[in-house]
Amino acid sequence: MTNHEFRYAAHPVDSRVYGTEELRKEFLIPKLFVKNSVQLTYSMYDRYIVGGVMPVDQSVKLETVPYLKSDNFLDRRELGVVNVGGKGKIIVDGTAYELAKKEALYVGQGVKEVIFESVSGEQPFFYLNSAPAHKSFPTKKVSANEAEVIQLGDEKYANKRVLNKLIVNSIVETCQLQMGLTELLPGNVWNTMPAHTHNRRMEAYFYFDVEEGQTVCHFMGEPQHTRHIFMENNQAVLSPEWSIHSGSGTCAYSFVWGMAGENLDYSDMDVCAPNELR
Ligand SMILES: O=C[C@H](O)[C@@H](O)CC(=O)C(=O)O
Ligand SMILES: [Zn+2]
Repeated sequence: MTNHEFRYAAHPVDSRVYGTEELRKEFLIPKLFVKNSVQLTYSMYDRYIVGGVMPVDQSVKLETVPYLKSDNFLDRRELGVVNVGGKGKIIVDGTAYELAKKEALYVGQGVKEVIFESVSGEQPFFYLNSAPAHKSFPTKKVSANEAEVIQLGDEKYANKRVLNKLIVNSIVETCQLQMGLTELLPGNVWNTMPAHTHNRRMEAYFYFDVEEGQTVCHFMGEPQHTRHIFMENNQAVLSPEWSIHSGSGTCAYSFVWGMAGENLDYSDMDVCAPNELR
C-alpha cells in the first residue's frame, strides 16, 4: 500500500506571513511510518520526494505515484534509503541488501522493483529520499564503517555532534542526491549552528531517536525572518533553498539530512553568524 501527497513550493516573502498551522501544513511531514505501507510526500522543491516504509509482517513494494507519470517509481529517479530501526532487507530487482540501523542504500535510476522487508522479527524503519535522475548509477549499500565521519561542534556551545556522510559523491556516484546522518552527543542539543542556506539545493531533515516526551525545535526561514516548528520523533521537515535548517532539542537526538539541486558539493553553504539571525 502506497499513500502519497503533494506539496507546492512557497515564495519566501509569502511564507513570512504563515502562522503555525500553515507552516506545519506546508513544511512538516508528520507521519512517515504506517504498518506495511509506503508514505510519500512529493514536493516541488527540486521535485524531491520524502518517504517512510514500515514493513511489519508483509513485503512492501515501492510503487509509482501519479505525479511521476511513469511505469515504475525509478524510471527517471534515484533513491536513497537510511534504516533508522531494527534490521531490515531491501530487494532491488532480485538482489537483497540487509541494512542494520544507520546503514544506507543508494538505488540507481532504471531499477524496476524495490521491495522492503523486516528481518528475523526486528522492526526496520526505512526513511527514503528521491530526486529526478538523468543517468543510471549502480545500486550500492553504504554500511556504517564506510561512512565518512566528521566531528563537529563543541560542548561549550551544546552542539557537539558526529556527522556521517553516507550517500555523497566520494562514496557513491549519484546524479543529484546527497544524504547523511548526524548524531548529537549526550547533553548536546543544537544542530547546524552556525546555520546556513544553500540556494543551489533544497534539503529535508528527518529527526529520530528523540526521547519519549521530548521535542526538537526546528528553525527555518530566511536568515533574517526565521520561524520555528516543534517536531516529534520520526518526523521530517522540508527546507526550501532559501531557508536555514537548524534545530535545538530538549534532549540529544539524531537526524538524517538529504538534499538535491544544482550541485553535489557538500561544502557549498552560505553560513550565517548566530548573532545575525533574526
Ligand atoms: O547541508 C548540509 C546539512 O545541512 C547538514 O549536513 C548539516 C548537519 O548535519 C550538521 O551541521 O549537523
Ligand atoms: Zn544544509
